[in-house]
Amino acid sequence: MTALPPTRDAVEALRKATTLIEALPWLQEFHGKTVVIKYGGHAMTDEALRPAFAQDVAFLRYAGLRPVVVHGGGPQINAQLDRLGIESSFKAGLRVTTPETMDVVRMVLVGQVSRDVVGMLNRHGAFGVGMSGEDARLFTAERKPAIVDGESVDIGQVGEIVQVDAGAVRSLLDDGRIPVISSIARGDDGEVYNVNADTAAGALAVALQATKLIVLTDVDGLYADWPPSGDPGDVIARLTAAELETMLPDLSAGMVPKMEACLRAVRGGVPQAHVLDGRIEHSLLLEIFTDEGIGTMVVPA
Ligand SMILES: Nc1ncnc2c1ncn2[C@@H]1O[C@H](COP(=O)(O)OP(=O)(O)O)[C@@H](O)[C@H]1O
Ligand SMILES: CC(=O)N[C@@H](CCC(=O)OP(=O)(O)O)C(=O)O
Repeated sequence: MTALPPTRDAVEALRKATTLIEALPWLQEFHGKTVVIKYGGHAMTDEALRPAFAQDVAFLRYAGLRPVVVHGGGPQINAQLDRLGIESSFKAGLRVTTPETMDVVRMVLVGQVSRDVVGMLNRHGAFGVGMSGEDARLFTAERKPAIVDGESVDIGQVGEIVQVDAGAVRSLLDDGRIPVISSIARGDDGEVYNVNADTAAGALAVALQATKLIVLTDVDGLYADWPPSGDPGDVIARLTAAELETMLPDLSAGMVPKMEACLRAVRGGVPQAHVLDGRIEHSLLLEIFTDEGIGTMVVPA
């Protein structure tokens, strides 16, 4: 008997099966593990990419992982402030948060962005549950000044997380849900605080002792030089916590909270922290389930 040459359909089917089989060791490694995903405000502005993000997170859940989403919403807050005629202003990458601005931040993050993300996830099953960092004392924060040219500058109700009580998040995960967290915190002083979403994701990844922190943004990863020279080789694929620490003082605003969150995560016991391009469709699946991975990965040593 002579084997027939494979048809084009058979070759395509084999290619698909090979892709699935490549995922097998990663499915085994990450089964039952917690992954904290920061979904950035810029990553969510492209309408076409939003369903792909929701599919990826639902896929993780169906594959037996325990995904947690911490969402941003900077551009959405800016748009609402614009509509209300309130000026947006930032110092060292953090929003100057007056009481009036705080009301808008809370309304947009908890009332709008969280609802949108939960709605997208729930197209795939009864998974998404929104939670503000104020709920069940998830995040407790203290007022945090910005450091501008070495000087401490008051920027209002911006908080630094000093305590995380992740009990309610764990309960949701144990119940098979996908927690969707807004980066608002309570203070022991009775105030409500605006926390940068990257920082919140890093703190939560440590508290949950997640297997990975994944920060989705609008750039391929961490560039060694910024602005980049145009050479794709400039994106750093892998770096240690010590290497990142030496780079931190030279990083510019947008990347600072992301890389600080990655550093905090790996120093706090999270084995891997990643910065990925949320503009690449299914970047989450590509990072978790393929041999090459994508973006920048930070490891403890
Ligand atoms: N070294 C660097 N590598 C990559 N991006 C950088 C770097 N330094 C600054 N950036 C900027 O940081 C931005 C990401 O931060 P940000 O705009 O706050 O994103 P997000 O809304 O996803 O939180 C990138 O789009 C890029 O303009
Ligand atoms: C203190 C501070 O700056 N908080 C952020 C919270 C939202 C956020 O971090 O959103 P992105 O991830 O989309 O940037 C803000 O008010 O914009």
